[in-house]
Amino acid sequence: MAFFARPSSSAVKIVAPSVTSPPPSPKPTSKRDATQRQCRNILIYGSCKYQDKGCIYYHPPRDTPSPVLPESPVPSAALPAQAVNAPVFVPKTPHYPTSPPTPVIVPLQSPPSSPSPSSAPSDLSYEHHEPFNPFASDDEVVNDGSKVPAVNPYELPSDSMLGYDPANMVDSFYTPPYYAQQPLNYHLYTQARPEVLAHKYFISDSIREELQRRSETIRTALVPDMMLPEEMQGYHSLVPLEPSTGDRRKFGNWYSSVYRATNSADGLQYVLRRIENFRLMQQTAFTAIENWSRLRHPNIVSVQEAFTTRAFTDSSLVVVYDYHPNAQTVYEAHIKPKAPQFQNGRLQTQSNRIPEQTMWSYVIQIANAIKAVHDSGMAVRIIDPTKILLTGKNRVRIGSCGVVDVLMYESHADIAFLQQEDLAMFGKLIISLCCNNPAPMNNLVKSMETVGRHYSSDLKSVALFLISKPGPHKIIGQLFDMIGSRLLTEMDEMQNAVDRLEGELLTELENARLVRLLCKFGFINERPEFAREPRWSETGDRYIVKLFRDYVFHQVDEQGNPVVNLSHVLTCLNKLDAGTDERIMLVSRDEQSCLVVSYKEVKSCINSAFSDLSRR
Ligand SMILES: Nc1ncnc2c1ncn2[C@@H]1O[C@H](COP(=O)(O)OP(=O)(O)OP(=O)(O)O)[C@@H](O)[C@H]1O
Repeated sequence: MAFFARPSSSAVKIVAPSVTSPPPSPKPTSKRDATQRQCRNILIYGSCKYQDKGCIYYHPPRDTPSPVLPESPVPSAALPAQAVNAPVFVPKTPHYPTSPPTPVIVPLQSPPSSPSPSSAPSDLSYEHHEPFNPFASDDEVVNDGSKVPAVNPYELPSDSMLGYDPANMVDSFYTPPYYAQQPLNYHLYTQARPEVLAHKYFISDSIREELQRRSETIRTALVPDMMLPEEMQGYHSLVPLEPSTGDRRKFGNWYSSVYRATNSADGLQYVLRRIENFRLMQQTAFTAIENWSRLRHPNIVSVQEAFTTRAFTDSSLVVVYDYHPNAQTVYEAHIKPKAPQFQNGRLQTQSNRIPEQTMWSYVIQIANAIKAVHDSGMAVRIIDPTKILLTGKNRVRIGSCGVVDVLMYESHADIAFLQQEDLAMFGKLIISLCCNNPAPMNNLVKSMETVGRHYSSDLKSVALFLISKPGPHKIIGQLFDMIGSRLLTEMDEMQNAVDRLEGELLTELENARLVRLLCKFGFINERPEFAREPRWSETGDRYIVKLFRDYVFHQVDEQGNPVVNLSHVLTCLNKLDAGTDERIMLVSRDEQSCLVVSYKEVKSCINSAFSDLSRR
């Protein structure tokens, strides 16, 4: 007994009749069996020439519609090779008990020409077969006519419900109403798009390019002969992120360098900021790093850890941060003079002016970060254009946090004082960005004039507030009162950005699933080691898979030109993955035979062929 047998196939092989072919002589079979089965000619041609000449199969009366067929053949363990040559086509029990099954009609008198998406196969399958109904197709009608709910592919078995027992949750006096839940067939949501919109199946080129550039940066090769340590404290493959030649600015009293490195434990990339020739006097200086490593904020480059090392041959302090590939400092992006470019035939200097809306976005993001730091009882201590990173479009993050806390540990500065300094540094940063000038305080009057000329009075007021004298009411929270409704504009922008990204993500939603399916195809079709094993490639499951592959990918139009239609491919693959009951006609390459099979059957053929492969 095949307890776990798959339902038997309704695949019917239709072979072009030859003129000399003998009348269909049924295989010897018992009289009882033959009279119960409907004659295949009735199903295929609508009539049987031999009905009154001794054909032993059942022929329904001519003027009545095709009767409901007897039970399907005994289920077999998998759609077997014989199923392709099944003697009798028995359609599946209908899903709509009120309507009789529609026979498959294939006009073999004029054998189908090369299959094309718009010609015979698809037309037939759409016109003559039940349309797929996601709410009805998976229900099986049992003998007594009652419907058995279909198995929901998304339903978890009860033992995977993590201890949740719905029976115990229901009051014993209350019987909840029973609503038949129809499983949503998510696989079929993707609608075929017109060919001109085929590119909409994938994320937009600009985002793909941006992400690919980041991915490429992560994989950039190491620079040989840099005399960098091979490994330290679990980090290896160091790559400098800034040129080691030319002018070097000091970080306070120290020179610093920045490297990208890979962590051996998680394989991810991090940024190591090294402070050269630093001697740690007290281990407690690292307490601040611990506090910073607990702070996670979208506008702060996360601090991971810090250590001292002699791997660079000196005594260095290293603070480890999250790595944001292709990040730029706002100095590099907006203040550093850009090389002149040819415009309208003339060499012209490029304007670095930041649009007002972008300025507000920066102000809000940085203010937000500062507030998070101040609220957790710390101070940023370095807010400078060379330490604010631009990690995406208009996305800023304060970097290098925690370093000053370690370097200046001995000074024991008052935290309220440091927070006031943060606000002043923030004010200078805003003026600096508005004027594209790294040192705007050298001539404050002129700088404020420039700000007033190019930006709104609100922005100027914010900058003036921040650089004003410290006082008890000068706190970062007050800035948000001044910003007012611009916060809402920023919120709108952020939500729009999320919507845009979700939209982009949606275009790729089906792809991983379809790639898995295509991989199965690749594993099964044209295996060279089984090329001489006809049982593998030319019969049964594999043959159906092969014909289906031709149906999906190798169709030709009336002129015999290849049909390259992505929508057709994706629609077919989606239906295949969902295993719909919709039937299609597969035609052999020599056009001598064709098979009518449902996607459900093709799906089980693929699964069985694939599991056969994996078992070998
Ligand atoms: N967390 C990070 N992720 C990715 N890149 C970073 C990160 N931190 C710094 N960088 C990059 O490393 C480079 C050097 O950083 P650094 O802070 O030294 O800037 P800088 O402009 O060289 O400043 P300074 O002149 O003070 O050295 C910059 O191009 C910056 O974009």
